[in-house]
Amino acid sequence: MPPETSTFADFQHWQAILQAMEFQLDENDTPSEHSTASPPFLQPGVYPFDVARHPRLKPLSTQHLKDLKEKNVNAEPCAIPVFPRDACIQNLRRARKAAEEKESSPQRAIQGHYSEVGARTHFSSLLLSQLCRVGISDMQAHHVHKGQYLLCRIASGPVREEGVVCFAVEDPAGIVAITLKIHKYPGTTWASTAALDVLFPLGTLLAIREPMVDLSTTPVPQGNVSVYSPADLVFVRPLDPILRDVKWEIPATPPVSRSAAEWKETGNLHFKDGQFYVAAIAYTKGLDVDPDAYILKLNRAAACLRLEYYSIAMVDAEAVLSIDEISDDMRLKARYRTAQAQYGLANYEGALHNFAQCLTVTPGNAEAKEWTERCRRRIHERETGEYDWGRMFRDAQIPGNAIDAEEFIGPIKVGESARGGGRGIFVSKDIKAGDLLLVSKPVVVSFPQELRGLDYELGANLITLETDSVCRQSLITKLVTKIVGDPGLQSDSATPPDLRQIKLPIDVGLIERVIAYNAFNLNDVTRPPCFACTKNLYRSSSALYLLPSLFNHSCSANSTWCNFGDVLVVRATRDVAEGDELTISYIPLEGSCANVSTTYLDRDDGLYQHMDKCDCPECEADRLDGKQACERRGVHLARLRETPEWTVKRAQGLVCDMDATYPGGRTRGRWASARARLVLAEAIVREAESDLERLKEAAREAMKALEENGIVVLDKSMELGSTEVSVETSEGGATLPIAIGDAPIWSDVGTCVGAMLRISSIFHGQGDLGMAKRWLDAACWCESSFPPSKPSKTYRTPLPVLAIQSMGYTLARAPGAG
Ligand SMILES: C[S@@+](CC[C@H](N)C(=O)[O-])C[C@H]1O[C@@H](n2cnc3c(N)ncnc32)[C@H](O)[C@@H]1O
Repeated sequence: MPPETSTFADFQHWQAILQAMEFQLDENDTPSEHSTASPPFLQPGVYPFDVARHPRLKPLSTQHLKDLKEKNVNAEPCAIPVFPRDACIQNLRRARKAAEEKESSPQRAIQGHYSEVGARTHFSSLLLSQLCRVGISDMQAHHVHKGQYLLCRIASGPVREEGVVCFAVEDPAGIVAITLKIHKYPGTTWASTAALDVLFPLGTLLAIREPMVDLSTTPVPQGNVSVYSPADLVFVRPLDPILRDVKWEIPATPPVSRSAAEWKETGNLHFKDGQFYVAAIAYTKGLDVDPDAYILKLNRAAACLRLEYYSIAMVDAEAVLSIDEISDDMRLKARYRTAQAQYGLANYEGALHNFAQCLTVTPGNAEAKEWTERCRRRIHERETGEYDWGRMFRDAQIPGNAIDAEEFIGPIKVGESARGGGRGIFVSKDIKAGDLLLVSKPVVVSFPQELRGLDYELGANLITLETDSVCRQSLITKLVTKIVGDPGLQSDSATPPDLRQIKLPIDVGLIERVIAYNAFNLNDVTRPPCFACTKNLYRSSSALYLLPSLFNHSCSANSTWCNFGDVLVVRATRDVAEGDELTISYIPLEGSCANVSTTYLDRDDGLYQHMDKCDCPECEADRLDGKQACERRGVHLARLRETPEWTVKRAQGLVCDMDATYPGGRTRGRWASARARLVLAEAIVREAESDLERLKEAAREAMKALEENGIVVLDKSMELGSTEVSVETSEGGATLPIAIGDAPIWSDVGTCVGAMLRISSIFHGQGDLGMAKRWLDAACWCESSFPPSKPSKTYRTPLPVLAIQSMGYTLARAPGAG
């Protein structure tokens, strides 16, 4: 592992796998669980970026990113230009006013910006009592004020500028003010100015632990205090001992006080707006005013369930449950939320008990019955590894959907890897091709559907020197937010945290590196694989997983992965012996789009941030073929993709050209050549009409394509019309015309399935339904074994629907499809 790589090991205590849950706010009183409508910011199925309306930022050039990195590393300490208090405050008030006007404008333009990832950040692990006070005039730029804290007061309304919350702060001396810039703070992504006012009200006293000062250069040089760890921002209470002997030159205007009922209203408003963190803070502030207002606790439990802060939700709901003098309705809600928190914590038995209690009170409660069923299904999945893939597939067809499924860990274990050092995943017993290895829920996930109609942020990644997609970028704040509410993810602390006073130091720099090296661009099982899409800055979804982060890479991997919504599923692509390492491919190797990786040359480009060069058998074989041959292969593949229809003559030329790019006589792993052969098979079928000999020739080319992909063809018989149809599906592959144990080293699943379907259709066309079915079975086996489950990809099959049905298959249709 390169020294700067941060992977999973850096978070020693990541254990919690949390479930997404559905709630909606009850108008009058408390948030209710009686609806499963999504909040307005997340609309599964709706794609947010309308190219015509929203200008999109382009990826930054590598040179630009290198320059940014250089500037960041080499910034020298210097004095900051100090701004008179009033000038600084006026400046930020103007920005705030502009933000409010923009919010209220119906035609507001959506803006994008880049945010640096992997730049210098800082966090303090010292207590306030271990630090000494520093004044604004004594601070320096590009400097972390170690051993010091800045005591200050919020002097202008907060505003979000380029993804950072900014406001003016003044210190007790009151002569100068400085801009406080808060990065990645929970609840601030897409927060309205009203929401920011809940988090950072005017007049609030703050202590910034070990402040880091930087200098922005536009439009005029200006010093800013940048806060990266939410714990570095200490909300100082009026009676805090650090205020003893402090005299403020300018009289204080304390934050506006509100009653508990007003805080409840404020919280409900933000809950409805999908701002669950802000809502939770508003309820907490209400509880500060009236600790007995248990409805606020119940509301906070609902907000925390939405934030996946299940332990806080549980504590709140149980606290309400323990009160004697509450109404039956409130008790029911408290029990319901306790049960949902238990479900989120994967304590399905506990949740079952509480849902059963709810059902004794309201036996007809359909939601409680549904939750009970969900608990049972999760227990079954956990115990057996059996999933309802059809249901998951259907749910995943709505883009942006979180899928309800329990985790499963197959016969695998973590061990020390020979691949670049570090750890890897190994099999703990012999496994077969197609075996289910892992089903994982994400720690955090981001879908483009979340960003509907809102300003967006791309990552200027100084670690990978790439531009990160909108969803990849949003994982950073999501992970910070998750850790804040569930410190068990980062430490072994079991105590639910106080959201108002975040105590756990968070190293945003580490989080950025963890995401850079471990996050997955989701590979949607309901859509054909497309490398261009996974690289698309606006369309690709992104997520961080626990155990899957430990898989090392191989281009000729023995496992494959894909996503049902946010759920990641890994299966073996071939038989693997106990003790062998399992690998996945970090880069898509197949697909029909232009950017698919073709040879070691472009694969190296896609992998450079992880390794100097991939040493898998495919890359080694490509290297033996030579750079020039690989370049030529890339050109032929591009030609293949770009040409819509081939004549036999031209397709034969393509096969010859492709063959010449394997000068060493390589026999396996020739997937590029296999594609050319399938093109030839299709061209022959088009020109053959009913010429039987030519059709046989096409089938033989398709079989060769399979062999070039590493598939062992057991039955090459081309004697047509000899077998009767049997509608029973082949058991265990016994009648398949291919070997299934010795699965391909490098398989291009699309080409393999396409070739098998073509062979099947040739037999079918000649009335040999028996052979047609055996090849159709083979196609189904191939398709369901290499991707995680069936049904998965969609193929344009040469077999008519009636033919497929006549062979005992039922065709699934996408909802809404014609
Ligand atoms: C997702 S992590 C995999 C787990 C990692 N080995 C660990 O110990 O945490 C990715 C990192 O593993 C290393 N790695 C993965 N596959 C590799 C390979 N084929 N050759 C060299 N290093 C590899 C690289 O450092 C890469 O950035």
